[in-house]
Amino acid sequence: MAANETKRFTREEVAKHNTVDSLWVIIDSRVFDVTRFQNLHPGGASVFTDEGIPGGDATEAFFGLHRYEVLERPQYARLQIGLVQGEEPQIKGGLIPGALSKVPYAEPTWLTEGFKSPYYKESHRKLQRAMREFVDAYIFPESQEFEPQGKRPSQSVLDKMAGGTAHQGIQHPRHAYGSRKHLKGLTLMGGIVAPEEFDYFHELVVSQELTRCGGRGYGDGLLSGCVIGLPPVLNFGSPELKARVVPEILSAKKVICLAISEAYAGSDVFGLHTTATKTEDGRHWIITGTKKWITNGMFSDYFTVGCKTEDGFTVILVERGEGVSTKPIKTSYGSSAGTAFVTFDHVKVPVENTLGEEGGGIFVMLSNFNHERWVMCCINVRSQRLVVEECMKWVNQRKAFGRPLHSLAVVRAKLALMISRVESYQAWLESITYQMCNMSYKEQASRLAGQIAFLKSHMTRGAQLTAADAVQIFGGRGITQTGMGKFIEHYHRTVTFDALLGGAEDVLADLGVRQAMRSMPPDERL
Ligand code: HEM
Repeated sequence: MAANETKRFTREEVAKHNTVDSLWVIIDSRVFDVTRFQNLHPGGASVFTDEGIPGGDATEAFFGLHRYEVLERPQYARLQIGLVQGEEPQIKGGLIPGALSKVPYAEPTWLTEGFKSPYYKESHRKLQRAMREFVDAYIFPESQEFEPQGKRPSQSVLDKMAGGTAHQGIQHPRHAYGSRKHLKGLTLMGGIVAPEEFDYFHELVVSQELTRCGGRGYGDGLLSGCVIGLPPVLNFGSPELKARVVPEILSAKKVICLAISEAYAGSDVFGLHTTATKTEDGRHWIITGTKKWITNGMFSDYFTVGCKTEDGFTVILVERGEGVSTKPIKTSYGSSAGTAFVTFDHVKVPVENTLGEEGGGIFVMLSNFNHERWVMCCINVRSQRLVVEECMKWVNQRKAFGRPLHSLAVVRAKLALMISRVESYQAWLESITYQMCNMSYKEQASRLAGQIAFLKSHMTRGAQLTAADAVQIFGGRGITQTGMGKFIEHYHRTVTFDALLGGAEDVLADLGVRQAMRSMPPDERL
């Protein structure tokens, strides 16, 4: 904090500055001269005349109304003229880079002091620490600045994620599903994880730590389109195509996205209208149609496109060029994600860009869905946890009717449900992740599609309850984009995204039941 902490004042000295002409206040043992600031104060000048405030200790009043970060902003930090004699600030706030939160339930159990987990090894813990430092240092500050402005993540952050020194290769493992061949020979995260050791728990750690950026649109702007757009290339592209495209993507020089959903159809891939027809010489596809809600589409160079072909449904990699245009779609979440409406107008694409078999697109897509939904679960439960942390802090520091909010049974009841939800979702997620680590990709598709679908639909339903309860706890601040409730407002506004991406809740839950029914032994009776 750029503040003057060298001078010391007794509380008696501070108390003498209690008029509009010389107005001091104490906040957490820090002495502020607000004489000139009072008329600029966003909360009005009158608050400084409230009983006990002029020349007095305003700590409790302050933290009931402001986030700690207010004191860290340079324009306010410079109002500090010293500290109270014989005292030191006690309140912890702001971001301590790399640190774990001490707030109960703000971290998953495996990161909570005194708890053990069978799932995480030393390399997961090291990765978590490195990711946390990285996110706190580079991603969180930019996310907080760019999300409200709708700006996409900067190239310098993407470059750091893709390569560079200590953080090499955060991007690579995010596409690591199925085959991990593309990790071979790489130094991941400065050597913290050996590529052959990298498993789904490492990937879970990367996804959950990135989620702490606290900006839903910005978080998706961190090339989450690649997480779903690149795997079909990695797993179904020809060696030549991969050799050309994959390094550009993983180095963050170029961007790829998945372009399946349309205004006409979402999960129903056979209802799509975008067509791909062969040229007479059979060497090219001509693609025509539109795609809607395409994450990262605005800044993508490559589009993994689902098309209707003569043989059914085929997935084709389209490069931005003649006939490809994108325009932004304004959604409830920030435009930092580059969500686009994409138009393909007679786009000529070499047949070598076909991913998988012609007419075999459904297999390409289905193989993507489980991993995609599992990543969404990693993200969703981590953002619910952020909401729990915000609520825990708020109910502790905010007073109503002369008592902290947590003294109200109705508030505690809401917290109980929020905590129970987040803990159970994380536990189920870890159980599924453990199964994924011990199954082939094919086995995962047949055994875990239902489990993952259930988890996601169950979790996002709960997420919406948590969002609504958090708004009730924060009151008006829960619907205000700045100040105390800013994360709650953001979460409540964007939570439905998680509930729709990768398949609507009812569709997913139904998928799980249908998969279970297919496995019913024919000879079972009551
Ligand atoms: C160094 C001292 C202070 C600074 C730098 C400061 C700064 C601010 C800022 C930046 C805001 C805008 C909201 C936000 O960004 O959180 C705000 C709002 C407010 N402040 Fe202060 N403030 C100070 C002291 C106080 C004190 C001592 C009180 C009460 C006794 C107070 C009462 C309020 C109120 C009522 C609001 C409006 C809150 C709302 O709309 O939710 N402020 N203040």
